[in-house]
Amino acid sequence: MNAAAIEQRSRAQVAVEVVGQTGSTNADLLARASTLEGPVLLVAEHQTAGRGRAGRSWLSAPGDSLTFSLAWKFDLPLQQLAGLPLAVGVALADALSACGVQVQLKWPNDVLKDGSKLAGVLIETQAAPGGGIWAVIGIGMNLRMPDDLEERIGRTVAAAPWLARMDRDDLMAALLASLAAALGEFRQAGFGAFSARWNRLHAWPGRRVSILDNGAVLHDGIAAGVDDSGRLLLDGAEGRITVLAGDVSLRTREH
Ligand SMILES: O=C(O)CCCC[C@@H]1SC[C@@H]2NC(=O)N[C@@H]21
Repeated sequence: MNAAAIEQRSRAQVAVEVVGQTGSTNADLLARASTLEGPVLLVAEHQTAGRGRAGRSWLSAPGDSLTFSLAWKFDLPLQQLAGLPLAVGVALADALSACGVQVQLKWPNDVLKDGSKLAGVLIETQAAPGGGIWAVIGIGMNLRMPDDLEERIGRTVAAAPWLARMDRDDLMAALLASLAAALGEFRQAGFGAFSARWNRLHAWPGRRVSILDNGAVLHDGIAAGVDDSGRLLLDGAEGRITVLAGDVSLRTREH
């Protein structure tokens, strides 16, 4: 992939770097956060130690996926960044839709295609030396399906052959343009500007779900979308609750 082509085609004010191989683009940008002077996109052709949410790893084979991180500085209190992964999901969905691929969003961080995971988002933050917060927004997107990936991670995943046939620099530039626009909007208006769009893209509205923490069920209820802070609304036996954290799982049987 070509950094100059991505930078030019995106028309975003973001410095783009492409490396052949690294451990984790998130780890790399976090390590440099104290010296960054503006937004940076770091794309890796291959990651050897990709990080996922909740201490999980993100596995990808060279050429089968897009792996990249975008460092973006916010002058907002940390709690106002709670909706950021959801706003990023909306930006990815918009860019993919423009590329002819319709996706849905699973709270809080996943992009689904036909019910299986196409992309995941991992946001890690660090205080900026002069004030504010650097958010390192890491995204892994499956383009082609390696034969044994599902077996290795124990669940179904989606790929997008249509995207795999696209010019990679064009695809990366489209994703960067959409992300930069969304992050600018988030910086100005917060997640409230995204909640209606997120709810239209919600994968499981009205479905019975469980909220899991490390596999243990914390709550059960009917998923009712998100509020203006990005919290999941869950209608349970004792009324509506708002969920701040956890993994959402579709309930396949009644208890
Ligand atoms: O679904 C998840 O658990 C989030 C996965 C995020 C993976 C991406 S790949 C690029 C960036 N670098 C990392 O180490 N992780 C993120």
